[in-house]
Amino acid sequence: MATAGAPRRFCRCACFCSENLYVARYGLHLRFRSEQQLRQDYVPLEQEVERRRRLGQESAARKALILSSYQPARPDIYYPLQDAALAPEFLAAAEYSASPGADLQGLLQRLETLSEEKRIYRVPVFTPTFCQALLEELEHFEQSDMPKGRPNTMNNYGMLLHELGLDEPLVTPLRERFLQPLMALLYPDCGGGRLDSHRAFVVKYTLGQDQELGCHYDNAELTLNVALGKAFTGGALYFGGLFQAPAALTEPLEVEHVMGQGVLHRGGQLHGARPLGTGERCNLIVWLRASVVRNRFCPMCCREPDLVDDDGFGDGFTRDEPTTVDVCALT
Ligand SMILES: O=C(O)CCC(=O)C(=O)O
Ligand SMILES: [Fe+2]
Repeated sequence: MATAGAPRRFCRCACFCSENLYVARYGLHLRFRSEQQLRQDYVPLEQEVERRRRLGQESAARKALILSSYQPARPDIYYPLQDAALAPEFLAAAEYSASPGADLQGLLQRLETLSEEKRIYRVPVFTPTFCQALLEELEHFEQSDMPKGRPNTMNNYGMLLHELGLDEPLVTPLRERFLQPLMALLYPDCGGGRLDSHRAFVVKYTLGQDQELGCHYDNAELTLNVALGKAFTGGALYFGGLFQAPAALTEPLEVEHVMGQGVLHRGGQLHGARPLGTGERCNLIVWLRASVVRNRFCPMCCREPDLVDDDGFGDGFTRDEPTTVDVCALT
């Protein structure tokens, strides 16, 4: 039986007009209470923009200071990369990939396939001795009074290898001589055969510092993630779908770290790191870039890049320098 009472008036919450306002132009949900609040909320954003603008120059200044004043604990890490630092499986896979007639099937026999569908692979990269030496050097650097640039806003305790001067002896040869032939067979469609720059850094997780990493995609065509150590529990990597092609929600792929071993994946593969349980975890991350791919499509804004000159490898984009003509030679 219906009860007769005062008619009810249905309402909405006022937040409908002040919270979660979706601004399609920015792809963001914003809050709007007043113009003053909006300005206040945006101050940190302006500061972040300023910080990003200064990154390249500040990084170059740190690198110069480190080069002139830092005394390494392990100078051997700065010698040109020796095959002895590399795991035999990695050497074999790279040698096979560079040999005439090499094909994907042959290479896959030399790697561990973690997911065929996601095209995620694993292979031992460095010897345990090299991992230990690199960690010893990084620890020494961390304890020094040298200025330190951190990898990005998600990793506050890692280190940028180019600032230590490790690009030339270690990371560039690793990319050019070993990763390039492997990636050319594994990911020819992502610029694997046309890698021409990288951004290499070490991430560090421990209790009281960063302990996990949210789901993200990398500003890279391809990524190598090598577990350097130390002893820890938790901290597994997880992988979802490709960011450009969101798939139906499926169970993510969980990948445990194995010391010295590297995981290879596409930069656009959504991934993150589970919370650390105990101990300390350090991984070397190499974001591999192919300018032929990214010059057409910036993976961060998904548009043709609007190029701004930068220091070092910048973010891996290139612009054709106008060819200079030696006028004297013409006469
Ligand atoms: O924690 C890790 O090993 C992954 C780090 C990572 O994905 C990144 O820094 O881009
Ligand atoms: Fe990542």
